[in-house]
Amino acid sequence: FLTSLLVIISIVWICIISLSPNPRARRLPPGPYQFPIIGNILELGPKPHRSLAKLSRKYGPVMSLKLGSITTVVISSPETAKIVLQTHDLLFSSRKIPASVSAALQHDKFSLVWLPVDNQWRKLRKICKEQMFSAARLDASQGLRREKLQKLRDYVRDCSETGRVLDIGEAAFTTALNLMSATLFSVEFAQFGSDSSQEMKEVVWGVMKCVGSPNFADYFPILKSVDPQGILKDAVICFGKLFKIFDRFINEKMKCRGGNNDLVDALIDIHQKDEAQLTINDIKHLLLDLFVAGSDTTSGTVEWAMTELLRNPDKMSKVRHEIRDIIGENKQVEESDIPRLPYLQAVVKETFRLHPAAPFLVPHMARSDVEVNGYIVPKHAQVLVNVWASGRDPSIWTDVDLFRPERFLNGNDQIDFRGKDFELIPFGAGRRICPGLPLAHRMVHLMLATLVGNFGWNLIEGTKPNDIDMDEKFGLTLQKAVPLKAVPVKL
Ligand SMILES: CC(C)C1=CCC2=C(CC[C@H]3C(C)(C)CCC[C@]23C)C1
Repeated sequence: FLTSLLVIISIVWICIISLSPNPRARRLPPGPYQFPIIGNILELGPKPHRSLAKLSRKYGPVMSLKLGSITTVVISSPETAKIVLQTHDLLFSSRKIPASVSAALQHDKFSLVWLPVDNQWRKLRKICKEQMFSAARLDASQGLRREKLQKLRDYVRDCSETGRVLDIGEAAFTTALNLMSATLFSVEFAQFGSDSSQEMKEVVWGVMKCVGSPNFADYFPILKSVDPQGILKDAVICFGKLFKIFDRFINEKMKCRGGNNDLVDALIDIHQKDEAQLTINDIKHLLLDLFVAGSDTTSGTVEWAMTELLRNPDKMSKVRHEIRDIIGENKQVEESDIPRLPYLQAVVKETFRLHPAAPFLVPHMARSDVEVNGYIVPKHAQVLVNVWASGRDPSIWTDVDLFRPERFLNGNDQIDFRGKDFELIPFGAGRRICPGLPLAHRMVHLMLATLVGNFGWNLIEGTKPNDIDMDEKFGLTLQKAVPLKAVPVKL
């Protein structure tokens, strides 16, 4: 009798539980129907920043999807981005680690980008803020970067003298890589045009391709051990190659200290003072983040800015005249000149609005259930902040698709991209804001000023400004699908 009573009670109990809606599920953010197994993967398409922005116009700025088995909440407005990145900054500060990152050298256990907000993370952030990207440290390595910009200018001048077509994205990537390698190691990793020193570029490309390409193992973690696309295997190879290059440079530096004043010198000083503070392995993982973070993002931004300026010749001449009137006809713009060039700054802001390098920033993860706009973002949900959507939101910007830097010239309430104005947060905001922002700010403005201040640009024979292809290629960063090519003309 007792047994049968217990069985009946447990059956009744199971019915009650399964029939009563789960209170949490009831308040999950709205979103499209989630297919079994694959969830909403098929709705992402080749341009997830656009497809998810379109879906958010139907489901709202806090929307939930299933990407395979991963519960994902997409944030698509400045107000909700502020809640996630500022109000509940700590609760959303964890990371959703891509399988490739954890597979390769356990990068997530050492990386400033991927560590949770713990003591190791705080230590690395402090070193970046105070030692590597402080104004004093960046001013000290300014000469190293000036030299690389001069090389860019020489290369463009050679092309202008021979009337050669220049691949602007390629030249910008080589320059960005050289600016990073000069600032970090005081050496040059890549030469323009030549194939010999492509090694560094190809290895950095390789890492970005591994981390940037959609990996089924990220949507279906049970596939991790299978590695269906071989991405994890490639990541281990690419990360390993980059580490070998770093080993070579760090060992050389350790042999003869006291030479230069670059950022790796600062890191080795910290290491030699107190190995517990920073190991050589920590330094290599930090360098890996910095190279991946600082090359493709900077070059892609410069390529998009040049694309928009070539499509808008009146804006191109406006920024050129500002540079030549304020800095001088044939003078090289210095990093300290940037505040004196308001239109150049407006061009960069407008480029960040239309073409943010990381449309979803870096995926966040909720550390607990968190309420946003009356909905519950469940613990361990992946949170994507669609900053691309905010930049194209017609309720925030007039003429959203028009390249109009003038919108940023409005007096003292200037919108800035340093994380306080949530309409424009290409570098993120809150404690996870990009630590390299101060260096990126200098590199982007100076590369653009070098290209525009010293040269005119003719489109390829028979091309009109509106013919320039604007298609995007979504990967690790938001790149131009068709490389931008034009013919420089000496001014
Ligand atoms: C895998 C490691 C090297 C890595 C470092 C930095 C990055 C990686 C992927 C995402 C990527 C962007 C958000 C597009 C731009 C900043 C650098 C960062 C965060 C991957």
